[in-house]
Amino acid sequence: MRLDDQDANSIALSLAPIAIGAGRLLRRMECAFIEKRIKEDGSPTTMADLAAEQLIIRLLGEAWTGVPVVAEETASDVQPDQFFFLVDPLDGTGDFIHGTGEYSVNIALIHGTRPVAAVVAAPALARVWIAGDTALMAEIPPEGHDGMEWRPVSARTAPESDLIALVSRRHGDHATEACLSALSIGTRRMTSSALKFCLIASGEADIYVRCGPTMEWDTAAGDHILSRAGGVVIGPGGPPLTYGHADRGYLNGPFAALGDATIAPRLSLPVTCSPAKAMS
Ligand SMILES: Nc1ncnc2c1ncn2[C@@H]1O[C@H](COP(=O)(O)O)[C@@H](OP(=O)(O)O)[C@H]1O
Ligand SMILES: [Mg+2]
Repeated sequence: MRLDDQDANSIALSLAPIAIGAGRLLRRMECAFIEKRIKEDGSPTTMADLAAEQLIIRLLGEAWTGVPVVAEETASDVQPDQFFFLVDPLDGTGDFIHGTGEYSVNIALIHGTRPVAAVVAAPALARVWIAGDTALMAEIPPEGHDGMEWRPVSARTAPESDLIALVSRRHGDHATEACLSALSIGTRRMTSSALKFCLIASGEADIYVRCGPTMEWDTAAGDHILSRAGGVVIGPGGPPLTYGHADRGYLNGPFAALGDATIAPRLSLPVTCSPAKAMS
């Protein structure tokens, strides 16, 4: 398939079964004894991350031959091009290991420096979100059953007070806490992986601030889904995040994901990331 000739919604629909397939593989591996290895950035990786990544790279290669796939476990082997995929085969590896079910498979197609189509699948929660031009959500049917019912999702208007904030279960930092304390947060929910973007896209929460380090494959797909659902994902000073920065090892700066852009002026993000404080 040539990407230039395809519309974004049909690309997103084609990405969904790839992420769901990888998610089913992860579900099967949940019960297996999974040995973890700690990476240089302090986060864990497992055989499941590698198996899901290999499957996704193969399926993307079959569908879109020659389009580079920058994926978490093998990112240094590939250079981004005008079009490229950013893949996190298992976002929330800590949660996969601990069995909370809050992990996701993230795939984003980037054109230039911004995503144009994306999927986030949360296999253990049986939910999947996609976006081309429009953001949609469906329940993942049990294996062997057909029929996905895609429904449009949209972020909600922020309430005057009592915002619902999503915070990382495993990676906190003081700068994020300082940003949140300047807002009238009513509820804080610990949530792992790119699910945070998707829950805001579905109108189930209002804000996710992250001043500790993350990688482009953690955010690109969720960024696109939330942006197409009416929200915004902004860096310090308000510009959208950009992708494909191989020169900085695909590290993101601080960002805020908002269901309602009118919250943005009340936020003060630091210019650089603070060191992550691993919480478990
Ligand atoms: N020191 C660090 N540097 C870069 N990224 C980090 C990091 N610590 C955590 N992360 C990122 O934070 C992600 C988890 O975020 P959350 O806590 O919101 O679930 C991890 O995703 P993976 O689980 O895919 O490795 C990892 O990419
Ligand atoms: Mg990740």
